[in-house]
Amino acid sequence: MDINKFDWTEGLENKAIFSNDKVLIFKMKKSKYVTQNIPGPGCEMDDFEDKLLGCQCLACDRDCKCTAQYGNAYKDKKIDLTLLGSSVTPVFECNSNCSCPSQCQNRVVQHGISVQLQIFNTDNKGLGLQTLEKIQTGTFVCEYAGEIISLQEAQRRCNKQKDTDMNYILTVKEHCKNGILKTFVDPDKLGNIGRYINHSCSPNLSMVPIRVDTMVPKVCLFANRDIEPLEELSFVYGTLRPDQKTGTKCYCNSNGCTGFMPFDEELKSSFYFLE
Ligand SMILES: C[S@@+](CC[C@H](N)C(=O)[O-])C[C@H]1O[C@@H](n2cnc3c(N)ncnc32)[C@H](O)[C@@H]1O
Repeated sequence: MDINKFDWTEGLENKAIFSNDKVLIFKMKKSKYVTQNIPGPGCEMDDFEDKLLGCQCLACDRDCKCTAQYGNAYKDKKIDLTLLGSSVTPVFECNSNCSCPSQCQNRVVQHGISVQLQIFNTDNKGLGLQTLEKIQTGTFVCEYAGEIISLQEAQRRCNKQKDTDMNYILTVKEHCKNGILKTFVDPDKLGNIGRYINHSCSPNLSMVPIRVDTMVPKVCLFANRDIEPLEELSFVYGTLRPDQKTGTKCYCNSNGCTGFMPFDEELKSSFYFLE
């Protein structure tokens, strides 16, 4: 097979994603592409099946039920920069039960990928994802989507990993009234293009959990600054601890590099995200 003609999204996204000519065929993961989160072992099925109520707006304004409680997350389809990276406010987009049209300003991530992306070979982090076009600050790039699994299943999968294996399980921790809500996403075997995004201590993407039709958060990545063509896309895998002296060595090569990848004590893995 000619890898340069291989669409890594299996034709399932708005835009095909190819790799550059340096990516070797054996690097292709045997994973199945999914465009959004799917239920995996141990997940709460009600969270997937219970549909959120919709608004009755023809054009959503200040009285829209979807944004009345927490405010508008978007302006001109770009996310409010204050939500990038440090969001404490949940974001609900208008959904399939809403009366508003698909061009509603409160519908962004549900429309999928709009930027031309490419898989490439990094020097020492395996594969990575880069942009082929300029991306403006606040633009939605892609989700980090995969199987939603329970803590026990995440621990079981992490325990099975060898030290040299790449880890794809992301823990999202959202602070809410009743404590910390944890979501475990594993795109290793069933995942979208987000699985190829590497960690950086000075990233150009920020993660925001966003809900559309159900309470299962979509883990959404937005540009936190203007990004130039061919820049590698990256986000922070977890809280950076400059005093951390062990763990997986970080090769992000940025000025602010702490030397090691973030580490999740609960999973004993080097991948989590605390909001
Ligand atoms: C979600 S995957 C990212 C895509 C991966 N590079 C690939 O080839 O499929 C996470 C893994 O990539 C590698 N990785 C990501 N960021 C890294 C970094 N800054 N330094 C070293 N390794 C990194 C680690 O092996 C990590 O477990």
